[in-house]
Formats: sequence, structure tokens, C-alpha cells
Amino acid sequence: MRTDYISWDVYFMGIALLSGKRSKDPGTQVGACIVNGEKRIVGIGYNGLPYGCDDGDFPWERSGEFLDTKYPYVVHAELNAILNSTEKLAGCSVYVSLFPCNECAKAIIQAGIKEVVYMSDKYNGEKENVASKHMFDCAGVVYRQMEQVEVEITCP
Ligand SMILES: Nc1nc(=O)n([C@H]2C[C@H](O)[C@@H](COP(=O)(O)O)O2)cc1CO
Ligand SMILES: [Zn+2]
Repeated sequence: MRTDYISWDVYFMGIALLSGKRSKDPGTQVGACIVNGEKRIVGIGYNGLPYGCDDGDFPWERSGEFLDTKYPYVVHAELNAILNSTEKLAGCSVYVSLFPCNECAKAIIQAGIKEVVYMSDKYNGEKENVASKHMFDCAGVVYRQMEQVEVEITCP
């Protein structure tokens, strides 16, 4: 039997990271993978525009006039994973490559997700991030950070 197989954490975060590679956002690519208590994947997503909104027709800028930036339009990875989910999410965990913003935190809590496993926390200390952590703490959603995962994907 192999002993150097990847852990569940690395497997699910690996899928989140791979999903993020579908993102058209030139700045930050985020992926999310929701897992139930039986270790089954029940939702997956990455940051992108809503259906019908053409990637080429919308701005990807970070700054400037609000409507000329990506911010009003992009659906975050976590929300997409929730919206794409195949079953009720009560008690699930979400693996996400970047710590959730306050809007996604609200959706995570209301969906009944109980654990957030994240990698980057590059917006740590910013208001949205502080609000997320405050809400998670109040709602009893636990969050833990994973170390960098290194998985080489090769053909057998
Ligand atoms: N947790 C998150 N999930 C996400 O899907 N996003 C998305 C929204 C934007 O498309 C991008 C962040 O862009 P930037 O401000 O780092 O250039 O990542 C952002 C966060 C941060 O809270
Ligand atoms: Zn968000």
C-alpha cells in the first residue's frame, strides 16, 4: 500500500486551488470546494462573472470609478460554490484559497457551513476581513489556516 498519498485536506484544498485556475480575474484567482461530513464534494466554485455577463465585456480593473471596476460584478468563489451546491450544506466544511469576505461569510453562516479551511489571508486586518472573523466567532464557525500545499499532478 502507498503511504505517501495526499491527505483529505490537501486533496480538497488542491481541488479549490485548481478551480481557482478557471478564474478570468487577472488580479486574484480564488477557488472553493465544499465538503460534507462523508468527505463528499457537494459544491465547487471560483470567482467569476454571473451567467450572461461576458468576460470580455466587463472590466477587470481594481481601481477607478466603481462601475468601471470588477467589484460590483464578480461572484466570489465561496458564493459560487454555495450556489452550485447539490445538497443542503448544514455541517459542511468549505475549503477556500483566500479567507472569505464579509458578504461570503454571511452566506457561509446562513448555509449552515461550520468550518472554513483557508490558505491565504492576504486581506487580514481589513474591515471586511475583521467583520468576517467577528461573525464566524459569534456563529461558532471555526476557521483554520493550511500551510502551502504542493501537489504535482502528473499522468500515471
Ligand atoms: N475570499 C474571496 N473570494 C473571492 O472570490 N474574491 C474575489 C473577488 C475578486 O474577483 C478577487 C479579489 O480581487 P483583488 O481585490 O485581490 O484584486 O477575488 C475575493 C475574496 C477576498 O475576500
Ligand atoms: Zn466574498
